[in-house]
Amino acid sequence: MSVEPGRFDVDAVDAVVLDIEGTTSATGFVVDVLYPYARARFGALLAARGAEPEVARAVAQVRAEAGEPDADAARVEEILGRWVDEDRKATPLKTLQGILWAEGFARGDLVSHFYPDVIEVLRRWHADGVRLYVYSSGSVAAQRAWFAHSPEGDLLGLVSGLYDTENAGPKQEADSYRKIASSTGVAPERLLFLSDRPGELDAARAAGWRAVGVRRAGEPYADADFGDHPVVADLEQFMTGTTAVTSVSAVTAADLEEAGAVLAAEAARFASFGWMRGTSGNLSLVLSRDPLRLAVTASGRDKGELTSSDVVLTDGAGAAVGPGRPSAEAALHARVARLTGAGAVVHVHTVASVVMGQRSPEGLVFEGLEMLKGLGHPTHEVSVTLPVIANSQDMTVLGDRLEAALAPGMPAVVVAGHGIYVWGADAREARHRAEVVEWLLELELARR
Ligand SMILES: CSC[C@@H](O)[C@@H](O)C(=O)COP(=O)(O)O
Ligand SMILES: [Zn+2]
Repeated sequence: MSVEPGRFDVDAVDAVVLDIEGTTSATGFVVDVLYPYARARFGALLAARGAEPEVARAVAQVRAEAGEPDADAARVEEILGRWVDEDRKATPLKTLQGILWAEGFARGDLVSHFYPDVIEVLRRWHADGVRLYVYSSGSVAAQRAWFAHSPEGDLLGLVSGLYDTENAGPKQEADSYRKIASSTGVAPERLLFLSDRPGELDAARAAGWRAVGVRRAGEPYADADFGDHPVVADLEQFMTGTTAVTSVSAVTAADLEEAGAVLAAEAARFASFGWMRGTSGNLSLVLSRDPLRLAVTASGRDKGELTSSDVVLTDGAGAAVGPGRPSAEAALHARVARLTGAGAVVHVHTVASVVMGQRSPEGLVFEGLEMLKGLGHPTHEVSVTLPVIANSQDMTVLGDRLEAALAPGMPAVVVAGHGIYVWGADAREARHRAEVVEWLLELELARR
């Protein structure tokens, strides 16, 4: 029996193996919080504890990998810093970071990050007798600290084993998955691997495992091509098979009407904000992923007065596959859903987006703002760019511009002189993000 999003059958697998960065947790947390934390402490670690066996072994590995057998502590620190900048997945770098992070977590300096859907699902799988393992490029020490110091306390009791590139091998090689299977004693076909990286899914499948991609909006691999791997937007989908993304289900008239009701309510709210004056703006929800089907608001309607039937079913190119005329911008909604894995797209004509798009055609940079956490960033100490693209009446041209402009950590694009596109996993998330992005634009407008 296959394991498909929305149809997770605990009888089909004995164990789930989890990637961390981009899958259970925000990559941004690692890059923005953990990397700088360790980097600031490499020097002190090498100076004070270079003789400890684990540190000494890692230092020897750094020298070997860098081809500099005589590198002193200062030079090793420099090499480590460069590898951090390059995001190089070097084993000794991971080991030393792991040591520092474990201590940071133990001291309470650090608390790990999990996406809001994850911990509850892991608890339910564990309660159902599904064994859970971790396979991450972060060291085993870092993984242990990560699970022991979660926002909901110590989760290590849920996990039966931890694997990294040292005890299992590289994540894109099938042999690593064979090694893990034999170490767990679980038959390959009863192991399910979850990751945000298609190359890792390929390797797991080559070893006979089941593999499902996790495509989270805003993550570095959100636009990746997952080939024929099943894909979910969050782990909750294994439990509920939400209407936002299912892999096989045919869309019924009732599904479309239900989506129409959601979109009408969202549009009424946006109209009340003054963001959908007259007939401006349009909204969509993904109803099925394979084949891609969207519910898109009907074209030319008063967006403050939509009803549940003012919605049109479209294909993955935004063309109608049922009665009615979809939004003139339906193709762009479909393109955003394909590119980002989003389950909902919001397009509104706000005054701030029109003005700021015209004033800043090169894009807008936001940093140091608590509000950025509303876009999924774990801290205000990030710098994110809101891209601006030129308007066009040709949706292919506009789609190409949007694709080229997509920026990490920013689920939105401004169309100069026109409005803004914002997306999220579902209608509520897309709305929250639209409110945050609009707030950022209004802030910028007030500043200038
Ligand atoms: C004042 S409506 C402008 C439209 O051309 C368009 O930009 C828009 O947002 C609404 O178009 P619609 O086809 O109703 O979805
Ligand atoms: Zn528009």
